Amino acid sequence: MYSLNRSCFMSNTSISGSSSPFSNYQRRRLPAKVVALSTANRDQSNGSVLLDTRSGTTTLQEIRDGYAEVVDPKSGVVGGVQDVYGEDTATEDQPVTPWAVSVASGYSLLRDPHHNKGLAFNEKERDSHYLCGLLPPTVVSQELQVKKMMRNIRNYQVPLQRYMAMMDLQERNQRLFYKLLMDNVEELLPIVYTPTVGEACQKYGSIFNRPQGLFISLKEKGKILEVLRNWPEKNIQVIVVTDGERILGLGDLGCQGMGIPVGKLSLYTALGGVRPSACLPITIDVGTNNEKLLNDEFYIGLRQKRATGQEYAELLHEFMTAVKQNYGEKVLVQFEDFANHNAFDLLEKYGTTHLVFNDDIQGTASVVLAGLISAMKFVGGNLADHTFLFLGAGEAGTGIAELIALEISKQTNMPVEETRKKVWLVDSKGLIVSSRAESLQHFKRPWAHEHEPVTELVDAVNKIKPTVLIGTSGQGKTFTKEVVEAMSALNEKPIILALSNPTSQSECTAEEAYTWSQGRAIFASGSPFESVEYEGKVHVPGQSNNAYIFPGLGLGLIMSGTIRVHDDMLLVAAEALAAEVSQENFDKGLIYPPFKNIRKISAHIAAKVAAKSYELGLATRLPPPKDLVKYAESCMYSPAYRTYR
Ligand SMILES: O=C([O-])CC(=O)C(=O)O
Ligand SMILES: [Mg+2]
Repeated sequence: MYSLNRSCFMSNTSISGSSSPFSNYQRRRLPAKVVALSTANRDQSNGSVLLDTRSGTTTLQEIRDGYAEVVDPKSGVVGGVQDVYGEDTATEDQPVTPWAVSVASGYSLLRDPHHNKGLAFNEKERDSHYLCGLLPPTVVSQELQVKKMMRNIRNYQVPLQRYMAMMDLQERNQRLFYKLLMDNVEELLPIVYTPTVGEACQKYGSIFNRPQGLFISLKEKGKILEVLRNWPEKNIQVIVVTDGERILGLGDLGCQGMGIPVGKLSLYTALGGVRPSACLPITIDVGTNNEKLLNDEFYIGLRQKRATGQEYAELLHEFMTAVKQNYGEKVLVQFEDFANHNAFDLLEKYGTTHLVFNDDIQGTASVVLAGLISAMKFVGGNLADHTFLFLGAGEAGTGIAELIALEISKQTNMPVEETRKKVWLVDSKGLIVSSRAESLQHFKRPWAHEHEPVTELVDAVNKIKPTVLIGTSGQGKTFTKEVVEAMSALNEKPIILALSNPTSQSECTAEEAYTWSQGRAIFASGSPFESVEYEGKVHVPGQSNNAYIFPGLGLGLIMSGTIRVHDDMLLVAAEALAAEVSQENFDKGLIYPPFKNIRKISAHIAAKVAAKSYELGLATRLPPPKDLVKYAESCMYSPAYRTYR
């Protein structure tokens, strides 16, 4: 068999701005995505290279970001380094694949979710793309399609059915899916995201009909790079990866955690404007310790106990190495819903070599800090004047605690070792205090302050006298009436955040928080709650969910070509989000802006993150755009249909 020298090929065709080997050639917009390559010989580099044989001559096209670099064979650039697949140098006994560019048309166009428009194909398109007869006569607008889909979705009473309808739509007509989600974000977020996505993961094996994302299991050890290359898109900008061990507050769902990366990346596009083709959901399957799933005949993952220790670390290392090798330095990897021990280790291990962030530690921290900054409007003073108590000392708890301490340190110039003393955490064994230091996991140790041991949360509230109570325990119903009443006895306006997801794991409901505090609580939760009327006044709870942060943060990193995440970016993201809360929102008691303005909010977050990255010298896309907000907006994917020639 004729074999290619891949590494030679990759170094000669990698493209980066003006250093592209093709930069002297004509640059033009491609008419459509024209990628239909033989799987065997598909290009494995960042750009796809196609052979265009339409005119009988051979033309090399390099596609990147929708632009093509055309090499005119008349200029003599054939063979040699540009003879990418060896067609010109191959001899008779070296078989090559006869490639041709193909444009999706007819039946396959209708089944291609990236290009399908359903009944919205106009007469001319139906004519020129061999669609006549494949569609009924009527031609409708995208708006009418949205109206119809929303009506159909609302007809389903069960949230999981709505979820399945949305996933079907995503697989059938991607632009319509995003249009629907963006136009109805407040209604559909609880479907494609928490809480329904949690139930979807629990039942993933039963509702599964078409695979989404990339599954990398222990079986793929030693060939992860090849698996990455099986994914049809080459220019990946964001990966959300989970190993399914701690899916929301639902625990170990193994391979069925895939719903989470898929959902998060839908939000990257809908809320942050990152192109869907640049997003890659990945689940790493190292087994599961969930007996129920192991015994479930419909379970889709490896039927074995979780690999741990060296076996786990090696697989993850191979993955991280392959990601960088395949997609380069600037691909963003978002760690999602890993169990505590792995989450902290992975972040520490890869934080200095890769563009990574952990959504549960850092994204959640940033969104909560934003809520607290805006809550100061109601309670007065600065963060430094407050005392914070957490129930739950895992990723979210310690992540938020640290960002609060950093922000106070920034505001007051006090060392962070001092500002940490304003923050207390309770875990399953009670208040974290110095006498427990020896036996604590490393991420809890900075919070082991001097205090006598306290076992119960309510006693900790009475002793520590917090002004802010934050639930990150993954345990529902733990903010009991007694606890909320204790907070309300201590504070005129107790700030109570019940962050665990999905709704079933929320530390208390909105109704409980408002009722037990006699309408005085400033409340937000990780999963959404309806408004509550208490003694004639309507209270609108905010949703303190990292979905406010990661889409804008990711966009800011991508658009500036950032190579590492820095804590200061999370601080500016929080400040940018807090700055988006309007007087009108405050008047309703909200500490977060409504999700309906999320794209504008994401653009502001992205701009601040990018600005910080330029300031820190971590951005590589130079020179920086003058107006970063406008630039962020101009980078955003639009789900409007395109007209096909
Ligand atoms: O997914 C969500 O809604 C928020 C989150 O990261 C989690 O709970 O793990
Ligand atoms: Mg998460």
